[in-house]
Amino acid sequence: MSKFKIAICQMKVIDDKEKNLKTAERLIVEAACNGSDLVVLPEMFNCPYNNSFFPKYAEEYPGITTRLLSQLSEKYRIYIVGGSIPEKQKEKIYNTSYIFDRNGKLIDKHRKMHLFDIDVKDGIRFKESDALGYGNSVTVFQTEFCKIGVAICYDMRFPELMRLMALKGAKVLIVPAAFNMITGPAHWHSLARVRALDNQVYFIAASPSRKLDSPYVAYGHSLIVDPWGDIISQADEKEAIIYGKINLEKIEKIRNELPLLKHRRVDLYDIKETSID
Ligand SMILES: NC(=O)CC(=O)C(=O)O
Repeated sequence: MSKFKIAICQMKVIDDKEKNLKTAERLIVEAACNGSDLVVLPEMFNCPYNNSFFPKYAEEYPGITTRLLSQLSEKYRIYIVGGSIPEKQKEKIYNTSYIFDRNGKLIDKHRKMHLFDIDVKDGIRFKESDALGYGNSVTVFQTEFCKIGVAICYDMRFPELMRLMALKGAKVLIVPAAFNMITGPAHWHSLARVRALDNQVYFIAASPSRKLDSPYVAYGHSLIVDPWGDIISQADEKEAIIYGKINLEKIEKIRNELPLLKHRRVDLYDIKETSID
């Protein structure tokens, strides 16, 4: 099967886990009833995105959130990329995406590898590593359609990781994310488009909707970008579901016409060698 339908549920996230799960369920059911094969939720969809909330909302696997996602994927026969949630394992908390197949089986999980430790003068300061542990593995899994890669938010700023997923065979890169009102307008669209076109893949970027009274205000604007770099579907800042048709033949066509991945001079690049000092 070379075509399938992806939905992004750009949901509002509030300080109430039970209500967040109800919102996620309502949107997933709607997306499934509209013929989606794979449904994506945003980063930290069950918890406000702020260090102070992560310990209270964190769950061990399996927990109330992952059980719900598993049940919904089995009931509606859809894949679910479950955005991310704070995952508790022993004494540590991770920013983790759980991925379920059409039978409700957990087929993979991704722990955010690059933590959002930034300090933009007069803009935004965030230090995710004060609260969260680092993920250490690249996530690419097989579906009946193609291989799919998953990374989380700040991970998308690292072209090496995106390229690695493409080289492992991922034709679709899915990134649950929560850019903010400083970095969102500045970088969100450009990053999603360039990651799609330099790897010649579909790029799916899923944000929460904007909630102005949150401690961290998400930008919204969830996007589906095709392998030519064109935006084929986009939300504004409000709660919404957006849909996109994935056409794997389009990837083949573009890769044949413009063979970027074949033209790489890997004999000349050694990324580990490069120093930034
Ligand atoms: N929240 C993030 O992880 C990343 C982000 O907002 C950005 O890179 O900008």
